[in-house]
Amino acid sequence: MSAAPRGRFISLEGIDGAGKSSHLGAISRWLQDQGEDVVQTREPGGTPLAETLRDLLLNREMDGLTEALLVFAGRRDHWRTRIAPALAQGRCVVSDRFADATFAYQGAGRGFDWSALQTLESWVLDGGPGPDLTLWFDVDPATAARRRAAARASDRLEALDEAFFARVRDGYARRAAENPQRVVRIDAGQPLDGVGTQVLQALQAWWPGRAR
Ligand SMILES: Nc1ncnc2c1ncn2[C@@H]1O[C@H](COP(=O)(O)OP(=O)(O)O)[C@@H](O)[C@H]1O
Ligand SMILES: Cc1cn([C@H]2C[C@H](O)[C@@H](COP(=O)(O)OP(=O)(O)O)O2)c(=O)[nH]c1=O
Repeated sequence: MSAAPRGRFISLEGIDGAGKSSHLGAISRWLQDQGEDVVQTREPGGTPLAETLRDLLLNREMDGLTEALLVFAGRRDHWRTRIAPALAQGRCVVSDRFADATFAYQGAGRGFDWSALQTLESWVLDGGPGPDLTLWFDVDPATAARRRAAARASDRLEALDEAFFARVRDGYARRAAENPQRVVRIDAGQPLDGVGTQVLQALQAWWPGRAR
């Protein structure tokens, strides 16, 4: 009996308040409509251990290096015990954030060394590929701040100023430029339905081209 073909891995990225979580359910439903068995998850978190580390990250003061090591520790557990086994079974994984967030927040935002993050990323993923497709919800920091203020109280990272989120946005732009075949930019400054249309178009454009 031959092994199941590797499943597909999709990540959603963007600064806090960009609107990515609002589209998670529709993305999973679209994949299910294509006949996929979908695992929906998130980072930081996704496993009991990584959720414990998430709680520390969001609520305790620490420097950028400590943040990077914590999120990669959580990602290692998430990758090894949940994502990689699901992909090996041919399931489709959709994660609200993945490694690009570390480059954007701890790299560009906090100033932690980009190439050191690339080394950590390679170790944590056993040198293998990460997401097949990343939808980058790109919006200006002022719009994202207004959305966050209307929606919820801020956690430790969300309370950082607009200059921080401008650097994080630049970090996502750098990752997109470095990975043009994987990262699709969504104009998340549009109204909700316009963003939803772009998301579906991006999925449709990518889907038939995937080699299994
Ligand atoms: N395109 C949009 N236009 C206006 N408000 C939006 C849009 N997308 C999301 N929102 C609202 O902004 C807030 C943050 O959205 P959310 O999806 O939680 O963002 P994220 O997951 O990127 O932090 C929510 O109240 C949501 O309803
Ligand atoms: C995955 C990841 C997230 N983060 C930050 C981004 C967010 O501010 C925070 C929590 O992410 P998230 O769960 O997306 O926040 P929310 O649901 O409140 O929008 O963690 C990092 O700093 N580094 C990382 O590697």
